[in-house]
Amino acid sequence: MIEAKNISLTYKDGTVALRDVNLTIKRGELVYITGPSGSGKTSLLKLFLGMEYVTSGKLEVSGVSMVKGKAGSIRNLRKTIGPVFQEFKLIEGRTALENVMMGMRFLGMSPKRMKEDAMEALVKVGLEHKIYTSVEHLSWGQAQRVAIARAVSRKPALIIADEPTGNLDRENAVNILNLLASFQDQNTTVILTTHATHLIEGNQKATFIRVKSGEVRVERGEQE
Ligand SMILES: Nc1ncnc2c1ncn2[C@@H]1O[C@H](COP(=O)(O)OP(=O)(O)OP(=O)(O)O)[C@@H](O)[C@H]1O
Repeated sequence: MIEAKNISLTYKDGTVALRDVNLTIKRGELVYITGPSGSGKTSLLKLFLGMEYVTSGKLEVSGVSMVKGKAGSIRNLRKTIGPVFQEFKLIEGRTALENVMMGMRFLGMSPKRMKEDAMEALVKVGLEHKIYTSVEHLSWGQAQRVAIARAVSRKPALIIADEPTGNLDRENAVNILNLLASFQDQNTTVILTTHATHLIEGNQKATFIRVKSGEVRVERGEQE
């Protein structure tokens, strides 16, 4: 699903965020990206999403070469990815349901089908009682769940979440991590960054990508 060969990313101001990274992520893997602040975790996710492009090396996501000239293919690829960003990007003044439905606007579905799928996703994340609540009235953890519902309602092949446990207490962080892991199956790959390493270490079913000063080490569990 993701294949990186000797990829590096240097930002315009000369900051080297990633250097000579090699990795392969298969369909259906659960991947935790860990590492100190500023080590390059978000930069790696941005490359996977086509929000930044490699300075050198080759990166393919679902068979699409992630280079600037492929804007059309990358736009189509993004329809198969469910992203969960740190700042949620929820629209205030709109309900949880409306926010989730907005994430499906470009998929060409009928409004009825969109509503059904959005409801189903909100139930899955445990927010059936907040479907018609405006998002600014939700707690941080609930807003995070809306963002996850928005990502999974599109039935993506790849879920990418950047620090989904940030600002959550231990109990909520565990719940969110379990929720995201529950979407992993043979057809859905789940990749997330987290500082909450104490909550995930030892998970034999997961793959760990350890990032340190832009360099990457991959550790695989028992699966194969
Ligand atoms: N747009 C940018 N322009 C220049 N430098 C950047 C840019 N975005 C990130 N960086 C730098 O690249 C390096 C890696 O940043 P990145 O956000 O990937 O780290 P991170 O591991 O996700 O950190 P955190 O855990 O704090 O979110 C850092 O030195 C950061 O300051």
